[in-house]
Amino acid sequence: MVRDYSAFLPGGKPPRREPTALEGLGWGPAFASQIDAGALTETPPVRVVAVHRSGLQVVGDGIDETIPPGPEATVGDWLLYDRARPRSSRVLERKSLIKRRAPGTGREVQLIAANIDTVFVVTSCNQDFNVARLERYVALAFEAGIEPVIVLTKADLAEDPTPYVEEARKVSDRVPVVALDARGEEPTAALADWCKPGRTVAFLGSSGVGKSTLTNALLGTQAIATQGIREDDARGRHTTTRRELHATPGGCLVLDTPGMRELQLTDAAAGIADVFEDIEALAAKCRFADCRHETEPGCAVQTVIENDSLDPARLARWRKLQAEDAFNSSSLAERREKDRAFGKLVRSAVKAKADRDR
Ligand SMILES: Nc1nc2c(ncn2[C@@H]2O[C@H](COP(=O)(O)OP(=O)(O)OP(=O)(O)O)[C@@H](O)[C@H]2O)c(=O)[nH]1
Ligand SMILES: [Zn+2]
Repeated sequence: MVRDYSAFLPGGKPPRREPTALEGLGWGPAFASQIDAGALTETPPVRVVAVHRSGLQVVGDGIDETIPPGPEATVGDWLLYDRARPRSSRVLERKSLIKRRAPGTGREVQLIAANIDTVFVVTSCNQDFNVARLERYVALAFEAGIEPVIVLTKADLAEDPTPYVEEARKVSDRVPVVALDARGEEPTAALADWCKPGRTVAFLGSSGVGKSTLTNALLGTQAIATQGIREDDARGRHTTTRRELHATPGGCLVLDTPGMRELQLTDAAAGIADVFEDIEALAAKCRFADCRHETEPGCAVQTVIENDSLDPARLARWRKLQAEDAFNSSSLAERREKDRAFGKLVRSAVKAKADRDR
């Protein structure tokens, strides 16, 4: 018998073994390094696979239970499960986290999903396509510490998807772009690079772009209800309300998120800087450190716009996202202060005008 020693040779294949139950759920060194062997048996690791009103559904090696709400955890989180006091289960440090300010004016932060490896930013090759929205979602992914991939659905309905792909490529050099038909077999092959065993992926995008269709395609089922065929309507109706993890036949975990149409950017300055690193690099070369890239002499950004190598619309979108982020990141008190300062400004302008008119 000829033995295969290749695994022991430099560059040889590592010995293959079946993933453990925990690895199948996405467990890996990033989490294992946070605990010692004693804790591992006393408080076994479990992953939050769904968030319900009644509590968190957690799954581990031989564990599948719902624990009452309590731990500051969200779907995708890893907990060290304390059977005696489930509410005290420790949340392990996350690889990535998507969060947002709770709707309203407070500073309260809502956790959306944790430990996602890849976010598929989804839009379709039709009226839904919007570069500003892609930039916003990509910034959000970068900020959360997640690798984004842009997925353009409904390529089958477009006469030629190429212009959409080219527009999407301009969002960032660091973000791959895939155009496909979300129905049927195509997504499993087209997204295979990111949907590996033990990896966790999620879809972000407006209602009706095909997130549920993509999820079903990866799962090989029709488990997720999709909207009826409404090709003439790019808006679509909101159909997804769950937030849970599903396993694909290939062992990848897919998070099904509610349509996040109103997703605002908060505390995402670094993510925005990552998306617009071309403009940020130029801005660093402006003569004045506080250059607003308008009419200042020695403005590197305006020079490039004049050479036609930067789209002024992209500069405008960068400004808009920065302003949105700054506003959303300020506290309620700061916002009141801004409003007050603005009110004062208006009042003094009105008074000055009245004085002049007198
Ligand atoms: N022809 C074609 N139809 C698609 C494609 N992707 C999605 N659709 C259709 O578009 C409609 C909306 O798709 P969904 O998967 O429900 O969209 P969604 O993003 O999950 O929508 P919400 O749940 O509201 O967030 C469905 O009728 C799908 O069959 C595609 O690539 N090609
Ligand atoms: Zn400038």
